[in-house]
Amino acid sequence: MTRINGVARIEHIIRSEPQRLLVLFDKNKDDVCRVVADVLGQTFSTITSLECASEWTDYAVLGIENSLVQQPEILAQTGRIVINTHCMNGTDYRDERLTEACDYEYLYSSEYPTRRDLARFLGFILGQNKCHDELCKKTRTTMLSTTFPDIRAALPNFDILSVGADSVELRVDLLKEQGVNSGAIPSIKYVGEQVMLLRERTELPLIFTIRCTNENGRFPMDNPDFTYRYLRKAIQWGCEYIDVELWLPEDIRHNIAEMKGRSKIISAWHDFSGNFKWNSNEALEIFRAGAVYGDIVKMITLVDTMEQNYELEFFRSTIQSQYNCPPFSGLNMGPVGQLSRTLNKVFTPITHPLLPMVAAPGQLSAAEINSMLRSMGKVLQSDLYAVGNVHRNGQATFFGRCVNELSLPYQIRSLERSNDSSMEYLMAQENFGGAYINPPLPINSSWHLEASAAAVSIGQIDTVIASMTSAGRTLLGDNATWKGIRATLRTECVPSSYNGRDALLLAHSELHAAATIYALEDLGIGTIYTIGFECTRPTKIKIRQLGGFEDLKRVENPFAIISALPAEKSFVVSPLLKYYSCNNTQNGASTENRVFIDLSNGISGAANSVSTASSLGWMAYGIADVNASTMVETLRLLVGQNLPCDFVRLAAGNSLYH
Ligand SMILES: O=C1C[C@@](O)(C(=O)O)C[C@@H](O)[C@@H]1O
Repeated sequence: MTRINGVARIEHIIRSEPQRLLVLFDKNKDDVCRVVADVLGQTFSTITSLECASEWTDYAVLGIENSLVQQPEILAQTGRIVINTHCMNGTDYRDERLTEACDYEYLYSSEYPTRRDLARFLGFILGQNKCHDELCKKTRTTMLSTTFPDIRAALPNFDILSVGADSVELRVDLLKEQGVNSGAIPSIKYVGEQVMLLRERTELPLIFTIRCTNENGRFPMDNPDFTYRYLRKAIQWGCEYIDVELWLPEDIRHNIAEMKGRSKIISAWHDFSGNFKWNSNEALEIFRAGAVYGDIVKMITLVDTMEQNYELEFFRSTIQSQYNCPPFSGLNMGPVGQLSRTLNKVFTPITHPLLPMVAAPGQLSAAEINSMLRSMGKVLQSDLYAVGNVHRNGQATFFGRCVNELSLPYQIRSLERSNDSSMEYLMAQENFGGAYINPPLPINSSWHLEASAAAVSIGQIDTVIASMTSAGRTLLGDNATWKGIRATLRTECVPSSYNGRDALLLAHSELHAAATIYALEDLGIGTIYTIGFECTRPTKIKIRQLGGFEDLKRVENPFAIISALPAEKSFVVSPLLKYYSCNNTQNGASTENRVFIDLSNGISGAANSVSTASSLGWMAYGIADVNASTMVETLRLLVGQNLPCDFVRLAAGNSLYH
C-alpha cells in the first residue's frame, strides 16, 4: 500500500489479506465500526489511544472516538486507511483540522449508517467497485446535470429523473444554502451534506462539478486555492468523478491528480466567446493539456452555425483515431449545437423536464437524444422480443414502459412459448433487435448462436443481444441472471467480503444453481457446499456436496446461504437458518454480516424464509430483489440504457415475482 498526499492507494486487492481501516467516530457513535466491519465481512475492535493501534493487528477494522485523537499527524503512521465518520443527525462534530489528516470523510444522515450506502462508499474507496472501467465499456454514456439549489428537492423524484443516466453531476456552484445571502458560495459543510444526501439516494456514480464565473458558473476565479479546497474534499468524500477546470493553475491540477485515490478526473474546458474554432491548433492543444491529468477530457463551446458541428465531428474523429485515451467528450452549446449532443458518446450531459433549469443552453433529455438519434437514422427501429411467460406475468408490459419512457426505437413483441426452432425463426427476422427469455433456454447445439463465456458456463441463455457492426448485425446469447444475483449479493457487502468464505447452496438440480455458482465464483468465494445436487461442471472454486443435514457440521459458519429450491420446498430453509444462527451465537460470531437469498418464486406468509432470515439478523433478499437487479442488467445488455433499480421495482410491480 502506498500513500500519496495522505490518500491511500492500494494497487491490488490482495485476496487473502483484508484491507485495514481505522475508523474515527463521533461520541456515542461507535456502532459505525460494527457496520463497517459487517460490510467488509471482517472483525473490529475499538481502542482508546492511537499509540496502541499497532498491537491490534488481528482486527481489520479499528475504531477510535475522534475526540481522543490528540495528534492528527500520527494517523498516517498507523498504516491503515483512515476514515473520519460523522453522523449528521444530531450534534455536528466535524473538525476540518482532524479530517485534513484523514484519507476519507464519511457522512451519514440517520442514527446508523446504512449498510447499502457504506458498501457503496467502501467498495469504491477500496478499489473494489470499478465503475469507471464499466462505463468505459459502454457505447454511450450520459450524466444527469442537477441544477437544484438544495438537492433535497430532487430526492423524492430521483428515480424518475435519473432514468437513462449513467452518472449524476452535482453542480456545486449552483447550490444555495437557506438563510444565507443568495449570492453566497455554499460552504464546505453544506456541500458535504448534499453529497451525502445524493449518494444515499442513488446508486449512480457522482460527478462533483464546480463551474467558475467564466464558464457559466458561480465560483470565483481570483483565489484558485478556494476551489482546490472543495475538490480535495470531494476526493475525501469518495466522489467517483471530480471535474477539474483547465484554467486552474498547473500545481493545483497536479496535486489533485496526485491525491485523487480512486476518483477519476474530468478535465473541463468551456468557451463562451463564440469565436472558438474546432479546426484550429488551439483545439488540439487544449485537448493535450487536458489529457495530462484528465481521465476524461471535456471541451465545450458556444456555437451558432451548423458548420461548427461538422468541425467538431471532424475534430472528434481525429482525436479518436490518434489517441486511445483519455476518452473525449466534446459538445457545442446553444440550440444549433444540439446535433453534437446526440453525436457525443462520452458522458453526454442530460437534463430532465422536472429539473428547475437546464445547466447549459441547448441541453436535451435522454428521451430527446434517443428520439433525435432515431430520426437521424443513427439507430434503427427494430423489434424487441419478450419470450416465455412474459405476457401473463406482465414482463412484456414492463419492457414496453421502459422503451416508452426513454423513446427508444423498439417495438415490443411477445412470444408465449419458445423452443429452438421458434428462436431461430425470430432471430432470422430482419427487424430482430434482441430478446429477453424467461425462463431461460438451455444452450444446445441446435442453436446457431454465439454465446458469452457466462452463458456457456451457466448453460443458459436469458438474453439475446443484437448489435450493428460494420460487418452487419451480430447476435450474442448472454446470461443476465448471474449478474442480478451478484448485484444482490453485493447490495450490503463489498466484494472482498466473499473472498475465501464458505457458501451453502440448495437446489433441486445443477441447472437451477448454475447462475448462482457463477456469481459466487466471480466474487471469489472459497468453497460452495451444495445440498440437493451435485455440481459436475468445471469450476475454479471448491464445490462439495453434503449428504444430508447430519453433514451440516462440516460447514461451520457459511457466509452466504442461497436457496434455489422451488417455492413449495423453501420451508426446509428456515430450520437451516435457525441452526446456523444458533451455532454462530454459540461460537460468539454474529449473523449480522451474513447473507441469505431465496430465489424461489412467490413465497409469502409466515413461513417466508426471507423474513425468518432477516429476523435472525441475516441480510436477506427474495426473488423480487434479484429480479429487479436482473432486469437492470438485462436492459443494459439489450438496449444499452441504465435504469435505477428502484425505478424498475416501481415499473415492474408484480412481474418481479415471476
Ligand atoms: O460541463 C458541463 C456540460 C454543460 O456545460 C453542458 O453544456 O451541458 C453542463 C454543465 O453542468 C456540465 O458541467
